[in-house]
Amino acid sequence: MQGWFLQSPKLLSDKHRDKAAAWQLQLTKPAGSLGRLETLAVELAAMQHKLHPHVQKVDICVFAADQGVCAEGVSAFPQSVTSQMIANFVGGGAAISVLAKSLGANLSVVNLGTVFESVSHASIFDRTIASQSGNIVKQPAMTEEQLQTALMQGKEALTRARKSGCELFIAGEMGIGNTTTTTALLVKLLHLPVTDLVGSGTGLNAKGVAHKVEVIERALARHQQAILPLDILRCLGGFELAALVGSYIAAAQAGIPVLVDGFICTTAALLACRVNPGVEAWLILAHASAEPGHKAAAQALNKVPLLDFQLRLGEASGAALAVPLLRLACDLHNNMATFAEAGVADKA
Ligand SMILES: O=C(O)c1ccc[n+]([C@@H]2O[C@H](COP(=O)([O-])O)[C@@H](O)[C@H]2O)c1
Ligand SMILES: Cc1cc2nc[nH]c2cc1C
Repeated sequence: MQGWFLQSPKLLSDKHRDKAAAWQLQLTKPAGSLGRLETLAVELAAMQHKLHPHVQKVDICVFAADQGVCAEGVSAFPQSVTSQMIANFVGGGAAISVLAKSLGANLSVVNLGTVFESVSHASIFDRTIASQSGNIVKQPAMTEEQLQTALMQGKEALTRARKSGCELFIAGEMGIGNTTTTTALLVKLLHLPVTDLVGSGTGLNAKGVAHKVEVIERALARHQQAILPLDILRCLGGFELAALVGSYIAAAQAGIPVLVDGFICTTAALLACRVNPGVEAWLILAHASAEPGHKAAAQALNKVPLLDFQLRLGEASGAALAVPLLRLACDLHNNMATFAEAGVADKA
């Protein structure tokens, strides 16, 4: 029996892509003059199997988990911030809380396991797998069972989003230490040197980054035998990374467009595509993270991010920032007058 994550994603509609592209040519502007706003609307039409796409109903789900590798001192912030930020997300004070409210988007958090006490709230789904993932320099991040559970939590988040009529799905993550796990994972996927991909995460100084490189090298040496994408994820990832992967695959299978956030999310998206290549067509990269490895991950996906605002926050903030662009692309596509309607002369 194949795992659910290997089932084919929904196909985009070539018919609606062609119709939407032809519609764009009728709107009162020189062909192509709205640049990527045009191609975005056309791709959304193909994804939604509609001539007139909409992304009003946006669902944002932040997957949170603690990382065992924090014991190696790889972050500028204490591990307790993971659970404290979970409370802040639902309390309304985090960047993503403000952005989601402003966008009228639904925001939920899935707690996959933190070392510190976490609050309970209607928008927090407590799905604790363990208090933290395994320390990747000493052991695999997850057991096979934990990996399957985390992947499934991603799928379940998507099922909830779908029930509320979601037209655009955004996943985010929160996990102190997860730029270390993500960098290790990306090195394995891309076969690039650690020093090309590593960054300061939440704000390490040069000494801290040098130590982080050493920790990542040790983790890579420990997990040399991991070759297949899901094995790399199990050995070097974390619960939130696995849930991200599961959610992206499930979104593609359900035919829901995905706006991908920064470094961690883009690496998870790349992994989802390595597991199930049809996922790629459903992904829109929202922004270029300031974390150096993001560029390589985006290039490996052969995608150009919409924005470059030097963000390096995570928690879905960069993806939320790009929602107005998608909405405006749809508005223009759906509401501009045609040359015939406006009595404007078309190209000679
Ligand atoms: O997504 C990004 O581009 C990004 C870049 C740097 C840091 N982060 C966030 O910062 C945390 C991980 O950073 P660190 O330094 O603790 O590994 C984690 O909660 C991420 O959401 C996120
Ligand atoms: C405060 C803080 C907020 C975050 N949000 C996502 N990652 C984060 C890391 C820190 C340290």
